[in-house]
Amino acid sequence: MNNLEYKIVVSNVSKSYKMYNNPIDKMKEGLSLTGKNLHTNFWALKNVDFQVERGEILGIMGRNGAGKSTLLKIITGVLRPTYGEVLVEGRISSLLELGAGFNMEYSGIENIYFYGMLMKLTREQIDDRLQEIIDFAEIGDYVNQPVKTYSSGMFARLAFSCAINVEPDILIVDEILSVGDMRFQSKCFNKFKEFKKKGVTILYVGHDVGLMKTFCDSTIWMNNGEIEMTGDPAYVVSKYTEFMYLDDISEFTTYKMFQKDEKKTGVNNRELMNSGDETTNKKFNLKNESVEKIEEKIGNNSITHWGTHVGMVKCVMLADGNDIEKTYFSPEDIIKIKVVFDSTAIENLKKFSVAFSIKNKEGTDLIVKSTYDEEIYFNSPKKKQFVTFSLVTHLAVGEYYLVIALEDRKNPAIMYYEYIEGAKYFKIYSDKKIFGIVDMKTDIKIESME
Ligand SMILES: Nc1ncnc2c1ncn2[C@@H]1O[C@H](COP(=O)(O)OP(=O)(O)OP(=O)(O)O)[C@@H](O)[C@H]1O
Repeated sequence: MNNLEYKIVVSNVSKSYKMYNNPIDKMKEGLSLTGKNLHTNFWALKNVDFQVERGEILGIMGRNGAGKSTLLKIITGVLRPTYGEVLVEGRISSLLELGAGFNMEYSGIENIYFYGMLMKLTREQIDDRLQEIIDFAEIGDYVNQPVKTYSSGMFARLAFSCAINVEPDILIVDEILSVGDMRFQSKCFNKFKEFKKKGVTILYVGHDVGLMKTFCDSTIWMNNGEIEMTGDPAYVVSKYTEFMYLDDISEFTTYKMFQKDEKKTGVNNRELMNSGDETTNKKFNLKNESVEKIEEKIGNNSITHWGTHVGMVKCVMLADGNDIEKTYFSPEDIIKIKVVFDSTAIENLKKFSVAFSIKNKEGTDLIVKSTYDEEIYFNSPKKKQFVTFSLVTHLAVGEYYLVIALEDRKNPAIMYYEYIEGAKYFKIYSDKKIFGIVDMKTDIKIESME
């Protein structure tokens, strides 16, 4: 084989992680105290072998834990394989951990230089690209502000813009769809198309089957650390979708079993299954609880949690129409989103807003509401203030998560006192097969003409 045709050659790569029963075993082994191996090996990748041609767009899909990130980390050189070899020719720019190299105290401009230097560009090369990076990110004058003051969208756009404007030979893209709004995403697609024309090799890792089919030249489906299937995207995607669908069905069957059980015993097993929290399945009356008690309920499962006043949010709760805390709903259920916060630090309450967004797994906003846009205003600062949003989502079967934001709406660009991406997670289940994103009530009439 002539490796020069390829930008990436992955030869028989395996990766094992050491697993310990407890941290003390790890320490003992590290210090050779017992002279024994106290770990077991977990093989996250097993004999993975493939090549990526110059200018090829390769999609990699697989469910959580399949080994995609491990593989990409080995390709980018962050991790070393246990066995096997990876050859990479050219400069890799990775969008995997967007903004990971950013310094939160630096301004946008300073971070552009910082990132450019990391990517081994000279100061002059960065000078040449500076305006393009700023323009692409569309963050206006914020480019002179410390990035810690950015909204998550602004931060992602700047990081994204930096990563794609360093003239990579190989671009690693992870779920591009979750960055920015539709317009920004379509700008990114155009950029990728440009890259494709220029012969940049792209690895796209994601779950978006539509994108996989339209954008990629070939697809690898990873399962349990191995390549399950590789080839034409349309074929691999259809096989993968079938596999995932069957997997969902088995989860759905479990749910149905619980449901049957509930009818017999009167015990709500779904709730028990969900939480293990002693308050579950009881009415939780936030008004009667102490701040300390409700603070325990915020948990720390968020995807990101940031803002100028982190800690204002004391509790986020998801409940049904009867105020019973839940994480499973039907499309027609009333869902109550309750947010408890301390507003004593807010000077201008008239411009203060509490907002939520329900996102799907890909991070797409599906339902967004804010008190400010609904013209609901707060009067006086309170140590324990509540907002309850009640809605029927009509969402299709699937997994969703909640974003909660406390916003400052003084300026057109929203600033965030607190932003919790992944404040809660929930599932929608239905007996009915629902295609599409939402299941709206639809009148259907059948008529015939004689
Ligand atoms: N540092 C680590 N130590 C031990 N196990 C690890 C480590 N990193 C990953 N793993 C395990 O290796 C397997 C593959 O993980 P990896 O993150 O590569 O999967 P993935 O396909 O990228 O998943 P996701 O879609 O959730 O990001 C998983 O079972 C994971 O728990």
